[in-house]
Amino acid sequence: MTVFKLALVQLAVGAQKAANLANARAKVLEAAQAGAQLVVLPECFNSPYGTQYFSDYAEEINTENMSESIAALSSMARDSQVYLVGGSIPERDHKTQQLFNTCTIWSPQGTLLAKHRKIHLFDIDFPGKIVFKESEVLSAGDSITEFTTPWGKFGVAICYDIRFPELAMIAARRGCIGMLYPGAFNMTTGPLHWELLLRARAVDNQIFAAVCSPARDETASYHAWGHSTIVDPHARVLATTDEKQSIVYADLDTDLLDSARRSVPIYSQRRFDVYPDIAAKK
Ligand SMILES: NC(=O)CC(=O)C(=O)O
Repeated sequence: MTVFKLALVQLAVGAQKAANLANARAKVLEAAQAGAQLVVLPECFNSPYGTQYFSDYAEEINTENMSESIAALSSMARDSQVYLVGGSIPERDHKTQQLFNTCTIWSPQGTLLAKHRKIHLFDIDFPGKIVFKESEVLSAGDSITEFTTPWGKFGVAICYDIRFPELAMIAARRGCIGMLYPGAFNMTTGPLHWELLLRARAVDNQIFAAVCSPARDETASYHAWGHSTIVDPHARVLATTDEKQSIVYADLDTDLLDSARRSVPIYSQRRFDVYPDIAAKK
């Protein structure tokens, strides 16, 4: 049996970048103190979420010459000795000047393990409720991201990416034991889809899945749903929360992957003679 502790830091994010970074550091250290070995921060954790903010808060991701948020992430991973999925920040590509919504993933030594640029931009028009167009300012990433821990491989994707089941399916069939999603759903799509999508990604692939939101700020232009949640390979909710700042913890037992797959053996029952295996290497 291998059990490890996952923590989701549902962070209160405001307009002051330095305060957001200090708060994130304090909460990651608190999670580590409580025994967490893998910690996730939310989407857009250094900046308020909104297209009007991305350019001002954007940073280059350069490990040779670290900017404010990148240095903060590296040192919080190192000082707390955890694997850290660093939520996301608005990233400015120094060559093209394009902006991306990007998650960086850090080892307990503070080294950069991987980087995920949000692949599916959040462009929606929900009549009478919410219009949001990330593509007005952001460019989309074009690669699938995974990283390795002592407990197994994890896939990483950001928020709207969760609506595209292919990413989790590919990650799971390539051996990932879980999907981690920094996210920031809102007061319209949160109640409708947040938990449903997370549990769907888990049960379709018999993996762990977790989504980490910022806390809700009623004074902000975008009201995050909150409700950061961790589910197991049977899609049971292991831990969740409300809309306030908090840390969500769960002990993940990797034996559950095999037992779920033995009980409901979809891994050996797939019919790739009838439909294609989208995870097959070309
Ligand atoms: N913020 C997002 O990227 C996605 C979201 O809020 C939704 O899919 O709903």
